[in-house]
Amino acid sequence: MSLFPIFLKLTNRPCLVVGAGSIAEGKIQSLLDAEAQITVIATRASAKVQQQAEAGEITLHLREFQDSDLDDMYLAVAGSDVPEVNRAVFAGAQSRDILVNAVDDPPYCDFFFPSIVRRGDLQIAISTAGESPAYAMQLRKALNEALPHDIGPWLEELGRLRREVLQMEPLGEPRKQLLHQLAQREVCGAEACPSRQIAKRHAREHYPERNPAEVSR
Ligand SMILES: C[C@@]1(CC(=O)O)C2=NC(=C\c3[nH]c(c(CCC(=O)O)c3CC(=O)O)Cc3[nH]c(c(CC(=O)O)c3CCC(=O)O)/C=C3\N/C(=C\2)[C@@H](CCC(=O)O)[C@]3(C)CC(=O)O)/[C@H]1CCC(=O)O
Ligand SMILES: NC(=O)c1ccc[n+]([C@@H]2O[C@H](COP(=O)([O-])OP(=O)(O)OC[C@H]3O[C@@H](n4cnc5c(N)ncnc54)[C@H](O)[C@@H]3O)[C@@H](O)[C@H]2O)c1
Repeated sequence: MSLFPIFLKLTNRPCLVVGAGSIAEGKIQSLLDAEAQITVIATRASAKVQQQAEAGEITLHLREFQDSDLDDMYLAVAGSDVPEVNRAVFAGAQSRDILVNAVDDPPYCDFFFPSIVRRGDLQIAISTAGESPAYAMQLRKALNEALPHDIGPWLEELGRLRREVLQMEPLGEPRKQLLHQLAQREVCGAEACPSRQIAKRHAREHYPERNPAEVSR
């Protein structure tokens, strides 16, 4: 199977989850992490999902799924324990061109949930195209062990410095080389940060007309 890997923006997008048991819980949490606007339809809900509803993080309707629940949705997850219900969600989503995942039911999925290693804005998503979810999970654990835990804040600082470089230098080979150099270094928020000083010196040397010494001193 040849899957297309993308990182989707879901902020404020209406997403439907059918089911509110232990399996749906994980999908709801992934969608919450992506700041989606989530509606959950379930005949009964776990304590965690009820708490999320009470906290206003999601909208919960305690009733059976009906086809019109899919109206105006962007993405749907069928996570009930009744295959017929999950397949009705799939059929309704297909007829509206809504992306749908029926949990653990590959023929009824437009997309699969990957295993995720996360450090702030860094995300590594692992898929085996359904060949072995167990292997995806083991690889996730191994990568999680191997990656330093403080990459998130470092990446945030690196992103800030990169945006400064983009202001100081136009697109081109020198800028690309500099950004590769900076991506291998410590970065901090201070003006005196050695990486920031390297970036400023580089900009003055390569683009003096854009970065006169007195401006960047
Ligand atoms: C990655 C992860 C994400 C998540 O679920 O969020 C995920 N499954 C995880 C774990 C896991 N799932 C299963 C086991 C038991 C061991 C085993 O079967 O291998 C374990 C391991 C465990 O639990 O220990 C059982 C299982 N899973 C599927 C089937 C149906 C089938 O194969 O036909 C069956 C048999 C059900 C049955 O027998 O009844 C199908 C799918 N599972 C997927 C995702 C999609 C493909 C992902 C990929 O591209 O590889 C896909 C196709 C559809 C989907 O659900 O999106 C998550 C790990 C999260 C983490 O890292 O912690
Ligand atoms: N729990 C596991 O470890 C596990 C592992 C692999 C696969 N699964 C599969 O995942 C599915 C969900 O598992 P679970 O443990 O979350 O089940 P669960 O029993 O905890 O939850 C099922 C949810 O589906 C809802 N539901 C049932 N009929 C509905 C309807 N008509 N409309 C709306 N909601 C409805 C229930 O209200 C409940 O919230 C099952 O098919 C199960 O076989 C579960």
